[in-house]
Amino acid sequence: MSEDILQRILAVKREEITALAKRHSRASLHGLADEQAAPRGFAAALSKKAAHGVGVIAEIKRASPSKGLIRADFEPSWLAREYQSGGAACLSVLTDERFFQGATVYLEQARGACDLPVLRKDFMIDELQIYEARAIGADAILLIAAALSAGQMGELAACATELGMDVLLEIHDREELDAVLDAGLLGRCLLGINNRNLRTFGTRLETTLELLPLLPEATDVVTESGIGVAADVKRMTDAGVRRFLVGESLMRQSSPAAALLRLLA
Ligand SMILES: O=P(O)(O)OC[C@@H](O)[C@@H](O)c1c[nH]c2ccccc12
Repeated sequence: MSEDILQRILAVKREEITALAKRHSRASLHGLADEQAAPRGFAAALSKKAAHGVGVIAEIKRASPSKGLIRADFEPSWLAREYQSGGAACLSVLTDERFFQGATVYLEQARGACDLPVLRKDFMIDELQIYEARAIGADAILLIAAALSAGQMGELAACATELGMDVLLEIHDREELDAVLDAGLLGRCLLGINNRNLRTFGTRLETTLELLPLLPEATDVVTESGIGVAADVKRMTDAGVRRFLVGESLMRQSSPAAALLRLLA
């Protein structure tokens, strides 16, 4: 994602939030969020798998701005069951429509088809989106440091936590790490390190490996993007990283369950 595309996405998000605010008041969305059954415990499920090996957040992603359509035959409930039987700890579902061909209903379908906790993967910049996430059943949300000030990250993380959701806070460089550390957010969130370069779209697993020594000990790191084969997983576990977010390499296989089992072998 180039900086420009991130800015374009955020402009669309602002329009979507305006439209969302016309459909629902803050109080009514909060009410819908409160009506949901309790969240499934995203970070706990991930840690449980990581304690015995490797915890994978398997992603349901139909398309992306850099790759276009990733999977034509796309059925979120089937994919969720595949991922669960392949040993995923949690799911991530893209809900952005314009750039990733996602939908909120895909999250509802995926979550309804399995027992796994589900992260809403979207570009969250407003509390309304966080209420909406809980109202559709999300157990966790993503916050992207490149899209937010430290103050916004703190406010949105607090809002999610208050609703019982876990937060995956994503960084991709040292400046963003410093912002997250300065804001005192590390103890309260999972830390995602995105291996994708926002300018070139390329992925480099060294992004995670290079940032690791700068983290406080015992940080729960999730390495994100560009994990394709078992050797990538091995490289990360050798460095002490036991949590993974994997999308494209699983979505491209006819059996995502078999692909996940191979990745974990
Ligand atoms: O498909 P990959 O390379 O396995 O990556 C998954 C995930 O990390 C990626 O989809 C992602 C990471 N951060 C994001 C932020 C927005 C949209 C998408 C993403």
